[in-house]
Amino acid sequence: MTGGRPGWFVTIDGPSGVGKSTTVQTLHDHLAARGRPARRTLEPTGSDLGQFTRSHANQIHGLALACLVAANRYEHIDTEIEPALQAGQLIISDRYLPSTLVLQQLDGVPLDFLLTLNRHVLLPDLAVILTADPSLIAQRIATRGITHRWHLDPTGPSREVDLYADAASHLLAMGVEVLLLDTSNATPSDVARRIADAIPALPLASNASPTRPTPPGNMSGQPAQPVIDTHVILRDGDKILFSQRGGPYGHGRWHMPSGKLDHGEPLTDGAARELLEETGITVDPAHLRLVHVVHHRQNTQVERIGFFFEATTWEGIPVNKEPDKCLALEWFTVHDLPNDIIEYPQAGLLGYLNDTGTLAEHNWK
Ligand SMILES: Nc1ncnc2c1ncn2[C@@H]1O[C@H](COP(=O)(O)OP(=O)(O)OP(=O)(O)O)[C@@H](O)[C@H]1O
Ligand SMILES: Cc1cn([C@H]2C[C@H](O)[C@@H](COP(=O)(O)O)O2)c(=O)[nH]c1=O
Repeated sequence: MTGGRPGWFVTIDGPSGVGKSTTVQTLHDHLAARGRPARRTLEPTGSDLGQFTRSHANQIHGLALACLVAANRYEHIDTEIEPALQAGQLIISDRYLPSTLVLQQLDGVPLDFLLTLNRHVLLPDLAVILTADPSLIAQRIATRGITHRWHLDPTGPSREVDLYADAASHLLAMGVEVLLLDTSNATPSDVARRIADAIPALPLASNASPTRPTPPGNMSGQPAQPVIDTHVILRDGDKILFSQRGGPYGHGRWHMPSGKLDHGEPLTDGAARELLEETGITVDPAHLRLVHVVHHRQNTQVERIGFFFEATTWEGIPVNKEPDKCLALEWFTVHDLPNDIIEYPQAGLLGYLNDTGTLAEHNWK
């Protein structure tokens, strides 16, 4: 069971013509032979909206196609994916969010719009991204035949290969487990075996006992494996330093300097390190005061524990040291905070400012 849902959700994406449909079919058969039946699905789906989207994807472009595909995805989640997961099934989707991050970007749609549009989609337990040498992909398309406009551009395979590698990074940043598989020298059976090996041997509905006890609430009965984050509330009188995110998660929104704790690292050292890496500000770990803790449920698979430290004694002038990840660093007074603070760090900040105790449990209801 994954974080609170009994089934398992696998998505298969990759450049047009790389072998997604072949892989899904082979994986399905392979799993069945291992006694682990899976349910296949695809995007666009077979619903009226999905069929309309598929049959018009050559004529409709850009933002309009991005919206159609996203609407069909939300419908897909509501009508098929979520019910299958709740029923404890293993569900495998031929195309999902990564296809949007690639094809709609090729269509000129900005990444931040796509991430916002798809902000509420259910994240997979395992996102498989197939890739291959672009010249081999072109050969596979030539052998199989052209079926839509994405196959027409001779530079398409190499552009898609690069964009899918970026999509894999975005998914990883969202906390999704990603399997990037180079199929250049692998048969469909090899590929299917590699994916099947990455799917944990869970009791799935079709072979699970109907009387299997269900743990209460969201509990999985498995030990939690939270990501540990440190956040630094850097104070200059009544001002606090904020950072505007540039990456895919929370793009354009504000939070305090923060980051994941490294293995073997004390919390205050991790917080001081992240502050230095992101802003150039030096703080003695001994001068970091723990002011709040947030246990945050990011999605059904990822939970995080964030430790919020206040720093009132520090050295340096804030400089944006990670311009690829951060759009801006800015001071805001506590009386005029930024409007768009990411909810999870906001829970820690408000807990600290409003003195509401030391712990917030965020996004669990
Ligand atoms: N691992 C592989 N090795 C060699 N050829 C493959 C492999 N996987 C698929 N193929 C071949 O590549 C061609 C394209 O495969 P397929 O139709 O599954 O791709 P697709 O990614 O689903 O395509 P599209 O993006 O157009 O939907 C087919 O002829 C298929 O037999
Ligand atoms: C999921 C998804 C699909 N599309 C478009 C791309 C193609 O025109 C069809 C999919 O057809 P295929 O047989 O699976 O290759 O839908 C898209 O533009 N964006 C998406 O996210």
